[in-house]
Amino acid sequence: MQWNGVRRAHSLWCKSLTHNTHAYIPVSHFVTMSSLEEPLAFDKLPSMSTVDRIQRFSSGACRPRDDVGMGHRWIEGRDCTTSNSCNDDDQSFGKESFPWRRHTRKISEGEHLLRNISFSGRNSTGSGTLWESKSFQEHKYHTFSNENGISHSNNKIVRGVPKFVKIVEVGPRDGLQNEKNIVPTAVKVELIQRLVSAGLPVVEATSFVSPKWVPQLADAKDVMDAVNTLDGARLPVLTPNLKGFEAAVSAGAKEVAIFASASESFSLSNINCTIEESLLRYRAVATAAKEHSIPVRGYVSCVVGCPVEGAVPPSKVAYVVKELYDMGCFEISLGDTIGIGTPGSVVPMLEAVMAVVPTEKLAVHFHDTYGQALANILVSLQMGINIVDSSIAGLGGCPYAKGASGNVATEDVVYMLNGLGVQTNVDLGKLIAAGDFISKHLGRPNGSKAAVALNRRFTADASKI
Ligand SMILES: CC(C)(COP(=O)([O-])OP(=O)([O-])OC[C@H]1O[C@@H](n2cnc3c(N)ncnc32)[C@H](O)[C@@H]1OP(=O)([O-])[O-])[C@@H](O)C(=O)NCCC(=O)NCCSC(=O)C[C@@](C)(O)CC(=O)[O-]
Repeated sequence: MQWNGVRRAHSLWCKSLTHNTHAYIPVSHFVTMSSLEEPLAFDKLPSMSTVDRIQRFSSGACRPRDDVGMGHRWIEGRDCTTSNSCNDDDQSFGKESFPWRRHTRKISEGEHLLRNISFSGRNSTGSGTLWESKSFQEHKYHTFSNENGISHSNNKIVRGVPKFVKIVEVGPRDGLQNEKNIVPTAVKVELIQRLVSAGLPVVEATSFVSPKWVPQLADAKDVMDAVNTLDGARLPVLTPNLKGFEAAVSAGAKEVAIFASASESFSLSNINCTIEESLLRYRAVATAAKEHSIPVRGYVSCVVGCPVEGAVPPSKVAYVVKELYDMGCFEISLGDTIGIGTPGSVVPMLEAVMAVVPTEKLAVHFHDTYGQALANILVSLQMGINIVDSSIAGLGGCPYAKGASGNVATEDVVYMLNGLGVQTNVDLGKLIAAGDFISKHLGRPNGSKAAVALNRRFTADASKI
């Protein structure tokens, strides 16, 4: 959810006040950024020893519970209890029960800091981007490389990050939900197909929410009809209540997500109920999902800041996360909804959450409004998180609030992870093609800096061929 979505949802909420008893919150509060304008100072950052302590603590203190869990061997061949994934998309977790432990990476001599991008095996057609042009089909590219490479750095910071990161692509849902002009269903479907073909293990496809609240996703059923037989990725959908859950199941959804908030005001503006009311609704969804053996992902919004309330205390975030975990969510994504967090505010929030829920159940979901998303992701990885939400081409920005930007771009995340030697199984070339495809459709430049830079570089190289 972006700033714009907050404002839109809020204005809708304000309009419905005649039959709503909630207290009125002036719209002006939505544009007052409060004390969060001031990022936390560097001296508030944890030392590495703090991170070490967190890692040690989380690996022992928060073992996954066997008696609860939406995904506790509900699905044949899947096991959601101990890893972040409901299938075997994580190739690196197998032998290590606590993958966030530091491991000395063994990267062979000469292996580049930044990995090759292969163009072979592309099967998507149609957008005509440079990445898909014939002359590049067999071309292998090296991204810019630090000749010293990771193998020579033996660097404490790099050693702390997990070997594999699961990327949860939220572009077709979070990225598009605020688009003012309705994107044709066929374009959404092609986007999802391209993202799946790029190797993303999870692509959040759409939302079964009220079309009055989110008109852009009113075609949720049609989208699901077209994609629910796609192989190779899980395609969760958002469900705000039982009505949405039932519609999602009828449309063939095999995984759903519920979305609560750590901020009371945001909960009211986003889903028109208090936090406690939302938890009651979500318990009903979780129970129904259990009956259908459908795994449920949880979201908590405003984990560091709320556009109305300002700073959100970590203890409040931890409370909501624990509630979602206890009702059986197999994974809980921590959303910095307005992109205001810095490592200085993200670390204490993660500390609080990791004290109540196992680290491997947690994902991070950063918006890049203040340009902090990659820094926040890096610090989260250092603390042991290995699931990152992101949106193709950085979609999700507010087209009306100048300067506000959307979710962190998937291409940028993959570029950084490649640079760290972290495996994602995602093909950056195909990803960039998918980003160019949707950006072209929306009539705006690709919001990923890595995509723009790589496209520029390949254009320059192409002119030499
Ligand atoms: C929760 C509601 C439905 C409550 O909306 P409400 O108006 O309070 O609902 P209601 O129960 O009073 O029903 C009103 C009407 O909506 C219908 N309705 C009721 N439920 C549904 C449904 N599921 N699907 C379709 N229709 C529905 C219902 O049938 C009725 O229809 P009417 O009788 O007036 O014709 C509404 O507020 C809503 O849809 N909100 C969703 C807003 C949204 O999608 N926001 C974006 C999510 S992103 C986010 O939260 C953050 C995240 C996850 O991205 C992470 C981050 O960035 O931090």
